[in-house]
Amino acid sequence: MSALRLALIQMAVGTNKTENVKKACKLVKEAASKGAKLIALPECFNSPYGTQYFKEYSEPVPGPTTKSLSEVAKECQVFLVGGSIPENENGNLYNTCSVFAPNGDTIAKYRKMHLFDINVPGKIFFQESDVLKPGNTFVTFNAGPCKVGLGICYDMRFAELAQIYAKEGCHLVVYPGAFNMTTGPAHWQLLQQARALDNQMYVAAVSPARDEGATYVAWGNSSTVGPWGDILAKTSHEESIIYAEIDIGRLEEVRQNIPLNNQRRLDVYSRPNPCESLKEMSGYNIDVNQHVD
Ligand SMILES: NC(=O)CC(=O)C(=O)O
Repeated sequence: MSALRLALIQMAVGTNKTENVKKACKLVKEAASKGAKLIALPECFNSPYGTQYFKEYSEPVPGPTTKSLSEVAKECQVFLVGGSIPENENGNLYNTCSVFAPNGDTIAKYRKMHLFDINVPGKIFFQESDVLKPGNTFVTFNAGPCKVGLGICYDMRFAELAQIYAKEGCHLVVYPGAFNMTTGPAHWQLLQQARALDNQMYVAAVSPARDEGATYVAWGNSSTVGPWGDILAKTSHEESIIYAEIDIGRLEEVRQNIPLNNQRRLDVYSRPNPCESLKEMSGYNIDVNQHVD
């Protein structure tokens, strides 16, 4: 069998951690009852998203939240990408995703590598690095026929991460994420399609549902994109579960039809710094920051 049914759970996250985890487990059971074999939760599903919340909601991994996820993965016999939670390791905080096998074992743990530090004046300022430390490790796991790479939210903006996973043989990258009302409408969908097209792979991004009363309002719009760049499943901003088939045969077909992997010009990609060569060519000590036609 070369296909796998993926479910993305766009859940409404509140301020009560115990209730959040309970609800996540209930929704995992619902997705499993509809035939999903790989199920993913959103970024920060047991805590509101915001630097002011991470310490208070943080816990060790393994800890109480991952214990519940392990149990529900085992009960439902599914692979479970446990969104992300604020992890506390000896006082250091990380934005961490754990993955569970159908026997309940933890088979992967990924810490957000690129922290969300941005300033769009008048719109949004966010500085995850004020409280979080970044992870430094690429993490993949196998779910049946499918090799999966992990990223979290802002990681989606970095083409290198998905490209490294594609090179390592991944068929799918899953990004638990929580874009916002400024960057969501502008970039969320485009980035997923860009990563899928660049690498001819499946990309899934799973957000919390939108809560207009939250301090950080998530964009929602969870979706799964195919290796052709096509949107296979998509929801709006309410709490919902969406399903898509991850079909390895289809991925191989796309890669055969448009064989990018055999056509890369690795012989010419290694270039000297263009500014340096410009200086050498001109023979003058030009200002490399100025525009040169
Ligand atoms: N929340 C994030 O990590 C990223 C995000 O919202 C964005 O890149 O935009």
